[in-house]
Amino acid sequence: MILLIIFSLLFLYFFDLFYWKRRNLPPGPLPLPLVGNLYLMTDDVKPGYKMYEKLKQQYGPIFTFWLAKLPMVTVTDWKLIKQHFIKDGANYVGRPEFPISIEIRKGAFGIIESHGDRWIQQRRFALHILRDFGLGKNLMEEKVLNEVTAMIETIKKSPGDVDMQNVFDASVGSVINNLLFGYRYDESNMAEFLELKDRMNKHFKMAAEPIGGLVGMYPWLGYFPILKGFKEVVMKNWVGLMEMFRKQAEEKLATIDYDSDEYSDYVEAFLKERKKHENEPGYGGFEMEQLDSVCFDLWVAGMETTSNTLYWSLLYVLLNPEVLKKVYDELDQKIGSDRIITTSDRNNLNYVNATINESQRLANLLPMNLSRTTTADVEIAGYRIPKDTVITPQISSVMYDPEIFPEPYEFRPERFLEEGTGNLKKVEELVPFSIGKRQCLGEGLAKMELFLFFSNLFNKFKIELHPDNLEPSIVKECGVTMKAKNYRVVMKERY
Ligand code: HEM
Repeated sequence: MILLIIFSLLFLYFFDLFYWKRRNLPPGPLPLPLVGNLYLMTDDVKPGYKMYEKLKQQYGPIFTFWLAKLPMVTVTDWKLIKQHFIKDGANYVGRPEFPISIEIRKGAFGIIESHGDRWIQQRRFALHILRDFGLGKNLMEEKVLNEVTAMIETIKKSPGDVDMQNVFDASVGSVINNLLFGYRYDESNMAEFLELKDRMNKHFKMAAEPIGGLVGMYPWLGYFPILKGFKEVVMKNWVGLMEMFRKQAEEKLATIDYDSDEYSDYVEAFLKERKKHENEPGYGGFEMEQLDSVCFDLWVAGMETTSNTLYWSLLYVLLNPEVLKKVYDELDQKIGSDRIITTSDRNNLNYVNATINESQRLANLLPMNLSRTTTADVEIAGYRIPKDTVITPQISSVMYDPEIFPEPYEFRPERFLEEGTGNLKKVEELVPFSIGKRQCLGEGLAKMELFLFFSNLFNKFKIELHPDNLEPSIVKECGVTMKAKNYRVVMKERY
C-alpha cells in the first residue's frame, strides 16, 4: 500500500514536471525542481548571450526559460519582437513581481518593477519632469555640459595615467544625482558617491548570479546557513541605497517652499506633487516609499548603464586605430577647435554618432533584458500565451544576430552609415534601450550624455592606451549590465 502511494506521488510529480506545467508553453530545456533552468548558466555561457544563442538553435526563436519556479517565455527574433512588443505593445506592459524586490521596496513601488495604474502614473510623471528639464529650461544639457567641463579639468590634472571608468562614473553619477537631488559630486562629497557606487556594484553583481535569481525567487532561502550571508549582502546594499536616498529626500522636505510651483530637481517636483495629493489615501500614489524606489530606479538605471557604455566605447575605439583616425578626422573637419561641442553639433557628426551606435551594439549591455508580463491573452508564433505570463524581448540576441549584423562581434561603425553619402543610417534593429511601451525611460538623457561626453573627450584629447596595458581585454565582466575590465589611458591635449 505504502509503495503504491509512493509510486503514485512520484508519477504525479514527474507528470507535472515533464508535461503538465509545460503543456501550453513554447518548448525549452527541462526545468529542474527548485532551480528551473538556472543550472544552464554555467561559466562558459556567461554572461548569457551564448546561452540564448544555443537555446535559439535548439528550440527556435521563442522558447521557455525557467527562472527557478518561474517560466519566462523568451523571444529572440527581431521580426517577432517587432510584430508583438511594438505593434501590439499594450499587451506587453506588465512586470513580474520578484519576492525579494517586494520585500525590500515594501511593495511594487518605483517605475522599473511597478505595473498597472501605478506604473502608468509614475512613468508619465517621470517623463513629464525629465522632458521639462530637457525642453523648456534646457537644464538637462546645461547639467551634462557642466560635467563634461569638469571631466576635462579632472583629466588635465593627471593626463599621463587615467582610469576613465572612475572619471565616467563620477561624471555620469553627478548628472543623475543633480537631476534627482540638485547637487553634483566633487571632492567634498566624493565619499558619499563612492559608497553609493560600491553598494550598487555589489548589488548588481550579485543580482546577476544564478544564486541571486534563486534567493530573489525564494527569499526564505536566506534562513539557510550558506545563503544567509548572501541574502544579507543583497539586503544591506539595496536597503542601504534606499536609506541614503530617503535621507536626502527628508532633508529636502525640511526646507521645501510649497508656495512656489517651481522645482529644480526631481525630488522637489515629487514632493510638491505629493502635497497636492495629501488628502487622498496613500498620497494618491506619491508615498515616500514610492519616492525611495523611484530614486533607486533612476539613480541605478541612469548611472551604470551610461558610464559603462562610455567606457566600452573608448575601449573599442582605441582597439581600432582606423576608427580612431576617422573620429579625429571628422572632429577636425566639422569642429576644428577646442570649443565645447553641444547637441546642436549632433547632426553634423555622422561618424561620431555611428561609432557611438556601434559601441552600444557591441557592448550589448544587458545580455538578459528586463522581463515583462502579458496583460492580455496573446498568440505568438502559434503559441497561445495567457495573460500574466512572464515574457522577455531578448534585445541582446537581436544585436548579435549575424543575419542582421554580419560578423556581429566585429566593431564596425560603418554599419550605421549610408554607403556613398556617409549619412547616418536609421537601423531599427539597434535596440539597446529596448522597445515598446516599457522602452527605457532615460533614453533621451542617455543619448545626450553619450554624445556630449564621447565627442568632447575625443575633441579635447589625443588618447592612447597606457604603455602598461597595450592589449586590454574585451572580455565582459558579469553583472546586470556588462562592465569592461579596467584599463588605463594616456591623454594629451589636442589644442
Ligand atoms: C546607455 C544607457 C542606458 C541603457 C542601455 C538603458 C537600457 C534600458 C533597458 C534595456 C531597459 C529595459 C526596457 C524593457 O523593459 O524592455 C531600461 C529601462 C529603464 N531605464 Fe534605461 N538605459 C540607459 C539609461 C537610462 C537612464 C539614463 C535612465 C534614467 C534617467 C534610465 C531609466 C530607466 C527606467 C526608469 C527604466 C524602466 C522603464 C519602465 O519600466 O517603464 N535608463 N533601460
